[in-house]
Amino acid sequence: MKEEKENGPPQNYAPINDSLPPPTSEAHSGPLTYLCTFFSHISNPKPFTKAPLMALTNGGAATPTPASGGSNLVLILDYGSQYTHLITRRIRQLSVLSLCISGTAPLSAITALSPKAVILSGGPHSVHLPSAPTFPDGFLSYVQENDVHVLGICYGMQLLVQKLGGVVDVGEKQEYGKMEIEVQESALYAADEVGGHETVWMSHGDEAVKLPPGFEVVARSTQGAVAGIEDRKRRFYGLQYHPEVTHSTKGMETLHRFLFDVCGLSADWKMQDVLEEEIRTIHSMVGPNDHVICALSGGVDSTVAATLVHKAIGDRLHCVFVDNGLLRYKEREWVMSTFESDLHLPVTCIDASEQFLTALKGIEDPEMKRKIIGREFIAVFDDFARNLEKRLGKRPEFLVQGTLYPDVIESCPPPGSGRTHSHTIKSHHNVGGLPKDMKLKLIEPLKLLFKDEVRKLGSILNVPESFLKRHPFPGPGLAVRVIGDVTKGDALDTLRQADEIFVQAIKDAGLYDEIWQAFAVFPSVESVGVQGDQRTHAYLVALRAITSEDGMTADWYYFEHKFLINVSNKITNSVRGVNRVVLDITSKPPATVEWE
Ligand SMILES: Nc1ncnc2c1ncn2[C@@H]1O[C@H](COP(=O)(O)OP(=O)(O)OP(=O)(O)O)[C@@H](O)[C@H]1O
Ligand SMILES: O=c1[nH]c(=O)c2[nH+]cn([C@@H]3O[C@H](COP(=O)(O)O)[C@@H](O)[C@H]3O)c2[nH]1
Ligand SMILES: NC(=O)CC[C@H](N)C(=O)O
Ligand SMILES: [Mg+2]
Repeated sequence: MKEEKENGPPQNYAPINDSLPPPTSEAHSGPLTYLCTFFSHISNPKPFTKAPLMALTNGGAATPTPASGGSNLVLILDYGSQYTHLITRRIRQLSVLSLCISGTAPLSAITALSPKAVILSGGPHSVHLPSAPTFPDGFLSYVQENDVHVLGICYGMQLLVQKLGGVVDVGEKQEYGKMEIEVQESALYAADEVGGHETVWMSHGDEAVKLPPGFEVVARSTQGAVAGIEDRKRRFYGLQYHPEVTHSTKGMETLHRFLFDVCGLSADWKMQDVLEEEIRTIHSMVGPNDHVICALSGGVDSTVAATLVHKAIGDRLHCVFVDNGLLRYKEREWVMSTFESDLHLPVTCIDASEQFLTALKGIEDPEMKRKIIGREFIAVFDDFARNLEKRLGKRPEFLVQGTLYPDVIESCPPPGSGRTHSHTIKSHHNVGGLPKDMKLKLIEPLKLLFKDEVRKLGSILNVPESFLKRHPFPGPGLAVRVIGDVTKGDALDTLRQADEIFVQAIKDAGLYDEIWQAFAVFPSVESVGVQGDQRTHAYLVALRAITSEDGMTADWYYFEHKFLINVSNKITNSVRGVNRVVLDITSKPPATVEWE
C-alpha cells in the first residue's frame, strides 16, 4: 500500500460557522440525532442523558416518559411493504420529519420518539395468520393516552381493524393495480372531492368486512371494497390503497390533509435545521482534541459529509481517498485535482489497488466480493489512522462515511431501522459489508437522508454543482460491474474504456443531468462476431442508464436510436476485445441498478 502526499494546504476554509450554536457537552436530543446515533452503534464518549436513547440501545428496558402532545414527527412502523420508504419520502416532501422503524419494535422505541402521528405500513402478510407481525402490546393505549393520530395503510389498516375488534377476511375479488374509489366528505377527503371518483393504487387480497365500533367508511372502491375509514374521535384512520404511490392521483393531497388538518403537524423539516443538528451532534461526539478521518470517494455523499464535518471540526478532519483498483477511467486524477481546486479540502490518496485486487483474485460470488471490499476498506482506514497517530501523537477514533438511508435499508439493517420482514438485497460495502471487529467509531451524518436531500444539504454547504450532480458510483466500483472474477484478463481496463465512451457521449449529448446513473457492465461473456472480414470470438459490453428519484426504484432510460448506434459503433471500433454491445432494458424492480 502506497500513501501519497496530501493535495496541498486548504485555502479559504472556514471551519466553523459562527452563527451556529457552540459545541455542547450533551448530545442534542432531536429525533434525527437520536436515531442516527442509534444506527451508528456509536459508544458515545459523553453519555447521552436522554432516557429514550437508552430505551433503544438496551432493547427497551428503560421506561421513557414521553413528552405530552408529541414531537413534530411522523413515525412509520414498517410491516415489510415495498413502498414503506416511499411513505417516509412523501412525508418529508411535505416538510415534515418522518422516520421508519420496525413494525415489531418494542413500545419503548415508539414512546422514546414521542411521535405526533404513527403510520402503519402495508406488508405481504395476512392479519389472520398467527405469524402476522403486529405492533407491541400497549401501543393502542399509548396512542390513546397521548393523543397520537394513527393511519393504517393497506396491511396497516387491516391490522387496526382487526386489533380494534373488526373483521378482516379474504376478499371476494382481489384488487391489484389502478382502481377507482368513491369518496365522501370527511377528515381525509375535501368537500370538492366528494361524489368524485379518484384513481388509486391497490395491492391487496384481504379486506375489512366488519368495522370496529366508532368507525365509518369514507371511501369505497367501485368494486365495493372498503377503501378509507375513520374514527375521528379516537384519531384512527385507514386507507386500503397506497396514497404514497404516484398512481394514486390524489394521494399526496390525502396525506397533506392527514398531516396538517387532521394531526395539526407543522411543515418545519428543513435542510438548514438538519445541518445545524448534525453539527451539534458531531460536536457532542468528538472532543476538542479528537481527530477524525473521512473516507472520501469524490462522490456526492462523502463530499457532502466531509464538507459538513469539516465545517464542524476544521483541520482535525483528515480525508482519505482510496484507489482500490476498481475506479473508473482517470477517476483518481479527477478526484485529487478537483478536491484541491474546487473544495479546498486536504485529501490523502492511498494506492491500495494491489491489496484489493489480490484479495479479490478468483472470487466470483457477488456478496463475497462486497464483504472483501468492505473489509479491505476498513483495513486501509485503520492503517491510515495508525500513520496519523505517529504524526499527531493521537490516534483518530472516528471514521466519517457518506452512508445514506437507502444503503441502510438495502443492506443488513440493524433492528429498529425499518424493513421488518424484507430481505437483504445486497450488502453495501459501507454498511452490511463492514467487518464486525472494526475499531473506528462511525460518524455518518447522512444516514437518514435520501440522495435528493443530500444534494439540497450540499448546496446549503456551497458544495459546487459539479460534485452534487455527479452520477452515483458504488464504493465496490467496477467489481460489481465485472461479473465474476474481476482480476481475469483485461476485464477492468476493457470496462473502463467502454464506460468512458458511453458516459462521455451522454455528456456530449446534454443528457447527463436527466439520467440518474449511466455506466457500462462487463458480463464476462464472449460471443462470435465478424470484424474486418475475420471471425472474432470476443467480449460483449452491456450499457445501463436509469432514471430514479432515490435509487430504490428505477426505470431504464429511453435513448434515441441514433445515439445508441453511435455509441455502439464507437465501442466496437475502439475498445479492443469487444465485438458486441447490448442495452439493459430492465427497471428496478425486478433488477437492481448494479448487476451485482
Ligand atoms: N474510493 C473510496 N475511497 C474512500 N472512501 C470511499 C471510496 N469509495 C467509497 N467510499 C466510502 O463509502 C461511502 C459510500 O459510498 P457511496 O458510493 O455510496 O457514496 P459516495 O461515493 O460518497 O457518493 P455517490 O453515491 O454519489 O457515489 C462513501 O460515502 C465513502 O465514505
Ligand atoms: O456505495 C455503495 N456501495 C455499494 O456497495 C453499492 N451497491 C450499490 N450502490 C449504489 O446504490 C444504488 C442502488 O443500487 P442497487 O440497485 O444495485 O442496490 C445505485 O446508485 C448503486 O450504484 C452502492 N453504493
Ligand atoms: N399490500 C398490502 O399491505 C397487502 C396486505 C395483505 N397481505 C393483503 O393482501 O390484503
Ligand atoms: Mg460512490
